[in-house]
Amino acid sequence: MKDPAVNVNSEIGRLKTVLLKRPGEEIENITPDTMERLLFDDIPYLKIAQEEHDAFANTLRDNGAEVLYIDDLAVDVFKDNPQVKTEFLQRFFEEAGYGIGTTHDALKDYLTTFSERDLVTKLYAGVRRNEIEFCNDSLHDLAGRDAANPFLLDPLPNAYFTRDPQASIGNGMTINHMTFKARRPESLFTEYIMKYHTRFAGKVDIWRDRNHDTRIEGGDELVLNDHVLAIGVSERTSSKSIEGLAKELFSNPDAKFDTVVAVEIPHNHAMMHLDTVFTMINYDQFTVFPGIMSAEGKMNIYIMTPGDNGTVKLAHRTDLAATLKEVLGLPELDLILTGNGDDIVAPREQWNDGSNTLAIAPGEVVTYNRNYISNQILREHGIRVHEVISSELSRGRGGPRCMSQPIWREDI
Ligand SMILES: NC(=O)NCCC[C@H](N)C(=O)O
Repeated sequence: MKDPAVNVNSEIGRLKTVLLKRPGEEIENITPDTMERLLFDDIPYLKIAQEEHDAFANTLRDNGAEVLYIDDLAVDVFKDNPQVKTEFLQRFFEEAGYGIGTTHDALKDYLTTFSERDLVTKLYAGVRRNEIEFCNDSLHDLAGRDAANPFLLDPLPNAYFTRDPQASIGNGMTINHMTFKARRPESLFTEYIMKYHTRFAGKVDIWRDRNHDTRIEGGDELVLNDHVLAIGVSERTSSKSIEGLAKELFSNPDAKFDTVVAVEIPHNHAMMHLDTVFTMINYDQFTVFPGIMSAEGKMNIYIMTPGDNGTVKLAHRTDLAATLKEVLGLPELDLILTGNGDDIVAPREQWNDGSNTLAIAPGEVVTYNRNYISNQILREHGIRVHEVISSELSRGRGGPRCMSQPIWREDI
């Protein structure tokens, strides 16, 4: 890729550009009844969540990163391309189940009165049934729907976890078919930004688009170095997607990746992605939650490499540290246990994303301040830790890595 707009060849190279989404009105549309479906365990207090998020963004800026907001980029796209805005809306409605019909027409009429800025805010916030007055006489729109759902278009409160709808890998991206309906529209924004925003159009390889029916999310996709990826086989990412992506990367001459390490993790909400239990923070240092291993310290790991005629070779491993040494060519490494591996502290701090560290340079990370034992352990292992306030953001079950999509990292 000549003149690439994305450059992420590691988890740890100095962070130069990052994509964020400030929590917005969508958070105020989480209710006790919809919370579970919307993948929240509690309702954050928006004002404080925004203050915390601004402090997070400032920490990244103060350390040399340019911060882009995904909603600003979407506004740019829609302002510059009115037809693209119309096409996007049609896709958005179709994916919500309103490709045609009375509701489609009512939503379209309503939303086309909005400015581009207000439209993007509204698409994230959701559209309530009682916001639009129209007589719904369409069986297609009524039958089989959840009449108790107060929303015609659901809010997208998980959007502040910008890590997941896509993943930057080398000079390209995967634009992800996400697991739960509650998050799927998020990657439609990415698709349109990468296709039409002047900063990205024609400058990003798309390794895998969202028009697949197997699921993958960015929290599972870790770039260990310029030729090795680790991908979680998890609640959110299927083995089929990993195989598909490995085949694409191994056969695409523009991709330099020759090893994909598939790491099986428990399938549950507290550990929905690999990065909630495992992150890379230095050339030879990693955080890991001990709960992903058996009592004997074993787990299922598969090293995938190119085979003959477009096939993929698999090698089974059970020891995480030994596998990392093998694929990264390291003589030694330091696995730093969440909560120092304590039976009570480790799961408590993992629950609030104590393992979800964002490296902003080799050996330098951003973490939530509430995980003070894990932070102390990181420091004892020589890591420079920038703590950010975290009472409300953490209620969405994601930490600093989940809340950030690197667009550019310095090569290491
Ligand atoms: N990479 C991550 O682990 N992201 C956290 C996503 C949390 C969000 N509530 C979700 O369940 O998708």
